[in-house]
Amino acid sequence: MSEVLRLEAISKTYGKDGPAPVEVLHGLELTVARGEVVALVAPSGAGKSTLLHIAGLLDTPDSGQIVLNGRDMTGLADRTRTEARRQELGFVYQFHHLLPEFSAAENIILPQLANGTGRRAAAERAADLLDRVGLAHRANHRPAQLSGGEQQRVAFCRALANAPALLLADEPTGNLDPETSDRVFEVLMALVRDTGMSALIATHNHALAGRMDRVIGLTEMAL
Ligand SMILES: Nc1ncnc2c1ncn2[C@@H]1O[C@H](COP(=O)(O)OP(=O)(O)OP(=O)(O)O)[C@@H](O)[C@H]1O
Repeated sequence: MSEVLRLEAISKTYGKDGPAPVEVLHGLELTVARGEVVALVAPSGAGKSTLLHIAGLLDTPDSGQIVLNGRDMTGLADRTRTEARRQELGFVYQFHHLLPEFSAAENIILPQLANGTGRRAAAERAADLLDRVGLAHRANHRPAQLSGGEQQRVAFCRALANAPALLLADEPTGNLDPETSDRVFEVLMALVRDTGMSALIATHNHALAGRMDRVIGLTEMAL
């Protein structure tokens, strides 16, 4: 099975040159195979967000390599990283971060237009994704008109809008009550499976983590 993501010997210390450095990652190794859904479970403060930011090309490690879809991303120019982020990665956070002045459908269409997709194809994909998460009938509603679980389902669609190779998610159902979290998580898993994509999902929820292909803890990944 080929790899979508390989992190090699990643180290990261915040405030390295200051009086109080915080070493978060030390020689971290991680791979995500094509089509694999990996749960990242670790205590608060262990470095899950740091790892997702590095894997998501939003932050750079002090040392180590990030190989995305077979391409070494280490040391590339910002513009190239931004392009790779837009084309190959999808992001979901604890809070939806949808644009409040746009409808659910428009929130899914806009990233596609930014990526060069034509308006009609983008609208068709948005409609298809909303249908998959059971929100076809809410396409024209703005985020404030939707419940928390519905907003998060739209955010999943937006993350998948450009058919990325890898979804990175940080506590994707963390702000929902336990019952809604369970249901919305099922929707996310079905969406990921149906589209055959890979995912790296950080969660504190061991029950949710157990439903993924592989569960890893941060300490297991350190050398
Ligand atoms: N910019 C920064 N400067 C200094 N320390 C930082 C910075 N960002 C994060 N840290 C520290 O790095 C450690 C890891 O943070 P990170 O946010 O990656 O943890 P986490 O596992 O995602 O935690 P949580 O589950 O609580 O969100 C923490 O101790 C945090 O205080």
